[in-house]
Amino acid sequence: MTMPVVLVASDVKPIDGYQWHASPSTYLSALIERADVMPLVLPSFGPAIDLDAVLARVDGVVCTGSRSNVHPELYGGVADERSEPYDRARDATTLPLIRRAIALGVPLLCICRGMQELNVALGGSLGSEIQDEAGNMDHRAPVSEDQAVRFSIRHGVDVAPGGCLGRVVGSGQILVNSLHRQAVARLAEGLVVEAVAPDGVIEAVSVRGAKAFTLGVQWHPEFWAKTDTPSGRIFEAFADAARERADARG
Ligand SMILES: N[C@@H](CCC(=O)NCCCC(=O)O)C(=O)O
Repeated sequence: MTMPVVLVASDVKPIDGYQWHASPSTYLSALIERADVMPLVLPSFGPAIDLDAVLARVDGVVCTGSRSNVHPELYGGVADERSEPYDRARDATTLPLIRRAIALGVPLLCICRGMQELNVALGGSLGSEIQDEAGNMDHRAPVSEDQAVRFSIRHGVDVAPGGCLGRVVGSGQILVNSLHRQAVARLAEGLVVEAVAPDGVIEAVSVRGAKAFTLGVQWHPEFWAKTDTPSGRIFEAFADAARERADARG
């Protein structure tokens, strides 16, 4: 059986005076080394991309995390410095990509910003600087130059029994890292809450009646995918769905 191929969303950012379409190596190595699938970074060219042509040739889609935020105009919000920085090229690519992948039954794993994109793509909204809201924990990354510290396990999440995530990692509590300032505000129609943090922040969602594995998580399973059991199982479940599609595509 050939190795399944999965699309990975890209950020557009200036490096060395050029605009790069790039994805962090942590997602790519988790896909190759833990999930045994081949990542293919999709440049964020928005409407120039023939989504059906691309999705017909791949076995899954991963929307990664990013320090940038979904532009508030896309969920009826108002752009201000609290929701910056933006990456409109990425928004213009991932939101239609997510909708089309769901429609076509392409396995979809959305991580952090990716989960926020999933919620916005289906009509939901986001809140910014959630740590400033009364009763909320601080979900931002610890300040450190050491990525292992920034991605360190920070809090528990309660996994809903019997749901998409519960079938993968088991119900009850799992421990996760946390590197976000935004979170789901209005949950999109058709999304199911799969896990919540102790302060009630939505930490994982799935799509009701999805044709294929479709999961959004607010934390970063890619960082510890090779050593943390729940993280690894999430990538395994996504890879199993991608392999099933690869077999069916022949
Ligand atoms: N920007 C959004 C999404 C958060 C996210 O994807 N974090 C990953 C970035 C990892 C890092 O900080 O290096 C938000 O802030 O909610």
